[in-house]
Amino acid sequence: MSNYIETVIENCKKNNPGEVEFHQTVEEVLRSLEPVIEKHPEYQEAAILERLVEPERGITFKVTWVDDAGKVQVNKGYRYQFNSAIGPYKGGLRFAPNVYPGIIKFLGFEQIFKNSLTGLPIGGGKGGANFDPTGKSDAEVMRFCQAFITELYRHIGPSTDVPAGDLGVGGREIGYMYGQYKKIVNRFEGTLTGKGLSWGGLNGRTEATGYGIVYYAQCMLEANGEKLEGKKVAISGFGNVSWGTALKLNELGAKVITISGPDGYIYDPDGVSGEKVDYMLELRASGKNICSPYAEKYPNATFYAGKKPWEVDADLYIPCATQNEIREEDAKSFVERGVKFVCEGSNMSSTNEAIKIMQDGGIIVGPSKAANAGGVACSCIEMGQNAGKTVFTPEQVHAQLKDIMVGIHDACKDAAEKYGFGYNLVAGANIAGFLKVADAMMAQGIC
Ligand SMILES: NC(=O)C1=CN([C@@H]2O[C@H](COP(=O)(O)OP(=O)(O)OC[C@H]3O[C@@H](n4cnc5c(N)ncnc54)[C@H](O)[C@@H]3O)[C@@H](O)[C@H]2O)C=CC1
Ligand SMILES: O=C(O)CCC(=O)C(=O)O
Repeated sequence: MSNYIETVIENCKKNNPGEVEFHQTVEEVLRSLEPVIEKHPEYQEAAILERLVEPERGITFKVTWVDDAGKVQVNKGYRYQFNSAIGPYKGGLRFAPNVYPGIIKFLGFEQIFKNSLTGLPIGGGKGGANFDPTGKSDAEVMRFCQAFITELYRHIGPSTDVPAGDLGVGGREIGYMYGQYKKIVNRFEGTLTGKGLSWGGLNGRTEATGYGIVYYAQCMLEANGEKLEGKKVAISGFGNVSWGTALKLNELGAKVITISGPDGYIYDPDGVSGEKVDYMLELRASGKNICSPYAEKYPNATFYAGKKPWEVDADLYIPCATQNEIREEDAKSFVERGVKFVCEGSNMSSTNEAIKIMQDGGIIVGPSKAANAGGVACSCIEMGQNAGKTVFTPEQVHAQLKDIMVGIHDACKDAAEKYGFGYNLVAGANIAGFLKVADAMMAQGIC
């Protein structure tokens, strides 16, 4: 491994102590760029890697709100505006109790490459707060969102930085934030994406991430002589991404046999289809963050407390919940059981060790920064819709999404082949995403 790359990684760790998730993605991405840096010494001369791992701007702020009992609550809010070489900062907001700079920076850094892969003009950013939505009333969520955006509004705008949803932030939260943003700036503009359809939202954005993941998985299977139809698929989570993934898998003739939550997983031998997919929305809207009620409602299904769905035999695994869901022991078990395909839906679904074990064991891994890029791609289409003061039809959006996902798969495959990695989509995604951003940074000078 080149000394240059290892030095950048070591300095990044020193400059961001304790931020282990951020270190993890920086190691994963930078190490796969070695042949690129060898071929392009000009990137090293211009310190492109050092500049990429340092956010252009990081904002930390206090979020003060009053809960239903009248008690004043204080949370920490963040927005890391990572890289604007190819467009305004773009990326979601995460509300979860474990949010701290290491999580937001890992997400923001990954977003640079993901957004580049879409082929659309969007830079990378991410934000959020250490707010736990579990068990909060609707009124509490509204007051929190209003307080959050009352600070963040001054740092965002339709050509500056355009936040969206992520874990813990869906249509309801975007609505509350947009309402408050509009009230403060007195402009109706596309500063947040994932909006409701009657107020600027895009037909198809809600399901876009999940649909895109399935299109990407389909490309992986087909590139290896297999079909999605008839496959048994184990997915995790029951949130927005899991829901969209389940919908599209069913539509394309695959069978979804698991969902999961922090409480454990559900195995449904009859398949999570039809009204059971709609029921996932009810589970999410309950605000309890548990999946066990599924087995009470559908008695053929079984709930396994405290376990992950990866122990179930399936043809394809799609993690859709949170980071590092697939760890070393899961990867070893996949290899022992002859698993062929894992397509990451959640951001950074697997640890770096797990990726290595899976790839060394012959498993085809679809990396999240490519596979889940359909969501942000449709967010960018929503930005265009808002700027053009128009409305796109679901057919227009879905056709574009499918083309974008096939294009991303092919870009990953081609970049991997060109730089000697064979059909390694993980390396290919990093290289293809990096090249476009690096060239834009070179063209724009030292800034
Ligand atoms: N919403 C979007 O458009 C996009 C989301 N993603 C990623 O997809 C993943 C899921 O996001 P969403 O579906 O939007 O969030 P969500 O809040 O709708 O759903 C999250 C799901 O993950 C589960 N979960 C959370 N923490 C967990 C844990 N520690 N163990 C097990 N399950 C856990 C929750 O129970 C829930 O079912 C995240 O990694 C997010 O970064 C990626 C691209 C776009
Ligand atoms: O739609 C967006 O802007 C961002 C979605 C997101 O947070 C992600 O791609 O991880």
